[in-house]
Amino acid sequence: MAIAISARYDHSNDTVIHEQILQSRRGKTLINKNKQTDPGEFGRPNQMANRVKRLIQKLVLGASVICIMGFYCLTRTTLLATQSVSLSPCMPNVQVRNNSHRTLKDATCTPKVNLMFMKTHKTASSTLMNILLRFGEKHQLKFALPDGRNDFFYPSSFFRTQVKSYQPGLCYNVICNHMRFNAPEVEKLLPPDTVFFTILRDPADLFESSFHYYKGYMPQTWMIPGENQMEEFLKHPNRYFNPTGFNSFYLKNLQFFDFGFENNLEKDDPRVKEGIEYIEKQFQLVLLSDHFEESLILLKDALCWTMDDLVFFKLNARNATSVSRMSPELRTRAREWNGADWRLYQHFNATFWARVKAYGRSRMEEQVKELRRRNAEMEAICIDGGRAVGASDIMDRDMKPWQPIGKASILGYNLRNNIEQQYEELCRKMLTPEIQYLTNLGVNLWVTRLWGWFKDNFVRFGFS
Ligand SMILES: Nc1ncnc2c1ncn2[C@@H]1O[C@H](COP(=O)(O)OS(=O)(=O)O)[C@@H](OP(=O)(O)O)[C@H]1O
Repeated sequence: MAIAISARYDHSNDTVIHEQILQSRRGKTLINKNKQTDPGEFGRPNQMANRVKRLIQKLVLGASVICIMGFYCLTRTTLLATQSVSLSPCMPNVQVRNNSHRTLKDATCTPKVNLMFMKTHKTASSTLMNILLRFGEKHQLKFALPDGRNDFFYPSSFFRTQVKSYQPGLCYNVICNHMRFNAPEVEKLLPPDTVFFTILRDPADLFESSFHYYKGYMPQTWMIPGENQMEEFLKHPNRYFNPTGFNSFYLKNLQFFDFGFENNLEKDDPRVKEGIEYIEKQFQLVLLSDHFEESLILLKDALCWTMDDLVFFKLNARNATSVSRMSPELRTRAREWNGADWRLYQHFNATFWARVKAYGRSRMEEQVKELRRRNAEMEAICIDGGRAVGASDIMDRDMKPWQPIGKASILGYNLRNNIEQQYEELCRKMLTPEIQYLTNLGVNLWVTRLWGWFKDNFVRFGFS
């Protein structure tokens, strides 16, 4: 099986040029100039000149994008200082009007609205974020949103000046975009009674997901030989892993990294234990994507929310053909390789189930059943065909999720036609992917969109 990395430039006459770097099974690198593609085209005398011209065009375009982004980064501080601010300071203890029926037990608590959701990568965090965005909109809460892109300049550490229209003294109710956690900065932004919560995933599954999704962003993985690059990597990680390589954090202890820690620690390093203790202190609730519904019930309990607040559709899931099967042995290897994350997960897996026990196992089962019933009900109301579909089958542009480089593996949904008016808005919001949702909230995602346009039109990494 070969790895093909190709750069594409679409001319007005739709000419497509591929330059493929093919790596043979034996690990030798060959440069294939696509000689067999079109003898007519390659036979022309000025073929070489044309190719050089197009290569220069591509380079100029790439350099321009980098310059624009660099310019934006350099000028951000100045831009922030001159932006007009429309937010007023938020009221502490905003009262939520909840019309839905509550049980007697719930009747005494007040819904929590000051929320810090630490959005970890590849942990069902987009599904949870969609729930939070809808809750926040419904109750007119103030979001601390990013500016220009959909994250807070990840993988840089979070600083409150990265928040859209930030001014000292302003306060916010909810923050839930990807960031590299930085507690002192987050704390200065949110009210003192803010509930901090986050979500973790078994590092074996997370590694598999991350390897697939971010492969195009990690040059060190491109030349791994063999049909199953992830398996090959896990068999000989030290042969392929470069801790100082570009975006290497996606390959090792990504969760630990997201919380602001060094990701190249081995599991027995005392800093891992310290990190776990720190997270334990900072976060009141740590959820597990592997038990997503149970997690939401615990969240509802901690935040005094209602079942109506929890309904969701699975977002950002991959099509089945993009998921690599992992043998028990490979899972063990993935957990060993991500040793710090594995310890982190084990620790919070234990606290999670202790919480479920305290909540009541049979009560939990009933609640999960009820949540699933409601989700199924919403599915029938909102989703055309009742299930997720591939990107090419999504009709409405606003419903198309962001895709990884060079592959359209992330599923999305089509809204049903003729949805009853009372459900129309809810259905649309439940199915709207993160980028479009943030745009609807007023975030100008120009950096993300520029990159998206460049990624989809000029860069194509094919992994066959
Ligand atoms: N409800 C629910 N339960 C369990 N798992 C779920 C759920 N929703 C999303 N997912 C899976 O989460 C993966 C995407 O995670 P994120 O949304 O955090 O990704 S991202 O970092 O924002 O890109 C992605 O995993 P992979 O498919 O393995 O990549 C989704 O399938």
